[in-house]
Amino acid sequence: MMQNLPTPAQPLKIGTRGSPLALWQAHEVRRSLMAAFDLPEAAFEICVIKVMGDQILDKALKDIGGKGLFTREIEEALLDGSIDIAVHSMKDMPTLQPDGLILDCYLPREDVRDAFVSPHVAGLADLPQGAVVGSSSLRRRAQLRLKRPDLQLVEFRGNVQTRMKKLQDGVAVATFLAMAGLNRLGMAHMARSAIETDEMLPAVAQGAIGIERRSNDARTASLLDAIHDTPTGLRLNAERAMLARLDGSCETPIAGLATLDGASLHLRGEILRPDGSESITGSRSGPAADAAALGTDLAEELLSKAPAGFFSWR
Ligand SMILES: NCc1[nH]cc(CCC(=O)O)c1CC(=O)O
Repeated sequence: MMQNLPTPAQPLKIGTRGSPLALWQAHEVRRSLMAAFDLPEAAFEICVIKVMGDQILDKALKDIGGKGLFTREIEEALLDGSIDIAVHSMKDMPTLQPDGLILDCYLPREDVRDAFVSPHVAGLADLPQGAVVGSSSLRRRAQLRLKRPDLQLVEFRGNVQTRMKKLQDGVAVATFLAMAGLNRLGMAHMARSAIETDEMLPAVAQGAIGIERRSNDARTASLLDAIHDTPTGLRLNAERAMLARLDGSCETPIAGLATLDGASLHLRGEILRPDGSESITGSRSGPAADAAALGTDLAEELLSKAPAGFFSWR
């Protein structure tokens, strides 16, 4: 059936960032393709690509600005043919891809929840009054300010090890990470607790791995077809349609999560003022086949409820 499967002599080139999580995800894509087509490891080559966002660690991402800080170099490599596919954390991906590229293949989604990470405190509800917590995520910062205006927030970036060291050094008593990343890296024990999604609605597409390819590469499209997870695709269609209509990105205080119950989809959305003074929420349920329309429709409702000036980013 499949023509031209990759071979050790002509491997499929998998592009990725070099962070431990990105590398794990690229290897997971390779494992999935090996299993789907009974191919040897050598039929794939993992190509690590340096991106701007990984070189700047001393600034909050929102202050560096600019779209595609973590993707530009990788998408250029796809377009110039030096790699065949690119593996991404969907949470970090803009809703639109450059001309010539398609991003519509997803592996089965991991735990979507945020993790509460702290050496001494058991969970969000146990944080003492005025506690210092670290996060550089606009969404998490706004959600925390809304829920717990007494907390002091400090910027916190870097990999899991860097963050744990900061906690040990007392820079903050707790921080927040996606459960998905911790689970994938075998570091679930770092999470003191998982925060339920009705306590803290996760980022759009949190926990999902996506695979990007050239639009004119039919061979790669049929390879990826074999590992695509349809339920994850439907959920992301709803969440990302909402994000697109809100003009959002991973740098905006927006949360969204779709769940599936058979053929019906339930989508929750939240937009926040960055200072946490206000949050607007809404939800939609309907046929999973209408996922994108449900997302756009929910975004319209959130926009119509937002007073002028709510969207500092629009
Ligand atoms: N923005 C960074 C980022 N992108 C994806 C993940 C975790 C894995 C995932 O959500 O798939 C993380 C780190 C974090 O929020 O803990």
